[in-house]
Amino acid sequence: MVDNMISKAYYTTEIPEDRFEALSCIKDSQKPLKIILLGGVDSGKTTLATFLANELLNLGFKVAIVDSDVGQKSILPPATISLAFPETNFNNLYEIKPYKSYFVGSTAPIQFFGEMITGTKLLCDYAEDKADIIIVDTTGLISGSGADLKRMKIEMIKPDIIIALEKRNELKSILKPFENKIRVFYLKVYENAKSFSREERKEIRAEKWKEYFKNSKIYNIGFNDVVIGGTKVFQGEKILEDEKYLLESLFKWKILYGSKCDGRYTIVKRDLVNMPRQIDKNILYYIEPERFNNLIVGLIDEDSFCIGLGILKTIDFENETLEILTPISEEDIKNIREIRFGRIRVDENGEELGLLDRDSI
Ligand SMILES: Nc1ncnc2c1ncn2[C@@H]1O[C@H](COP(=O)(O)OP(=O)(O)OP(=O)(O)O)[C@@H](O)[C@H]1O
Repeated sequence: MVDNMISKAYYTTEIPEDRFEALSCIKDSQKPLKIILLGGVDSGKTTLATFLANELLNLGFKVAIVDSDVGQKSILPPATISLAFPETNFNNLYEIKPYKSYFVGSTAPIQFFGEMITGTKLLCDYAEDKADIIIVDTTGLISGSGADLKRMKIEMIKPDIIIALEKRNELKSILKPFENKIRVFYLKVYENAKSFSREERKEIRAEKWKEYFKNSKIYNIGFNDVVIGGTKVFQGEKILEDEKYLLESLFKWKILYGSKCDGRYTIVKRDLVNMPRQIDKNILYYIEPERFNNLIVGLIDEDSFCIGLGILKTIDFENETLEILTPISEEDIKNIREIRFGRIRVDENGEELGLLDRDSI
């Protein structure tokens, strides 16, 4: 059990000496300035972001934080990338309200590199003329394809300074190609930095989901009132009645919804009988409606930013409505242009019910 369940990283004065060298360079460099923090899991990135932001605020700088650590998000909501402008000293990033967020839809970045990079870039661009210093916090995924994600982020964001928190040269191979152009600080992971088990990380996330969804209420939103994105179910055109009839008789299904896009069908159905079915899923993809229950959805505005999150309780295919639980206000509901399906299922008590494969819906 984690002592303080809501967050791992706080402002601390237990600061290793090498951090002050980076701080002094940041202070003296030309502004605006972009800084990316890199490091493995529990290497102290968020603690460092908290320290730097507070010190820089004390020096009178305007500071922006881009929290792209979807695995262990500090600024709510989870499963998004958020931009915030702390104005006064703070103890914990969790206290800060986001100014804008970009929807990722998962707590695991692995199938969402596009979202990770797009979101971080859009939010950095957004902050550029509003802050002197932008600090980008990142996930702890630094090996395997995670190294590619970090490389692409650096290529896209073009930071002025990279701060790498290392135990044993684990970031060197990612950063070596950039060393000629970008100032890189290699700092040692704080020796007493605490490690959190998978279970503890999940518990902390559960508290954040729960906190985010407290005071939520249900809205019923018509299929035609918004764009429904992030799923193949609503791509292309709805299937015709005779196609539906044919598929139902052929496969002994009750079809709740079907669409056709680029010659491929996506069907939401229930089996009427138990029988073997030989179906090429590349041509005819079929799912049960329960797959969508408790799915996290992004409520997206006309500028592609995420106004808030919802939990998709059910899809009422008969009345063509989505039943969504969300804490956002009725006023904000009016600004939703798109409901974008994520790939994690969560209930309102914060319990994560599992990740879905990107291509599964
Ligand atoms: N300088 C420090 N002084 C005291 N504690 C620290 C320091 N750096 C890190 N820690 C502790 O180590 C733990 C991990 O730090 P933190 O959450 O900042 O890491 P992270 O790299 O952001 O983790 P994640 O992998 O979740 O992104 C925390 O409990 C934090 O309080």
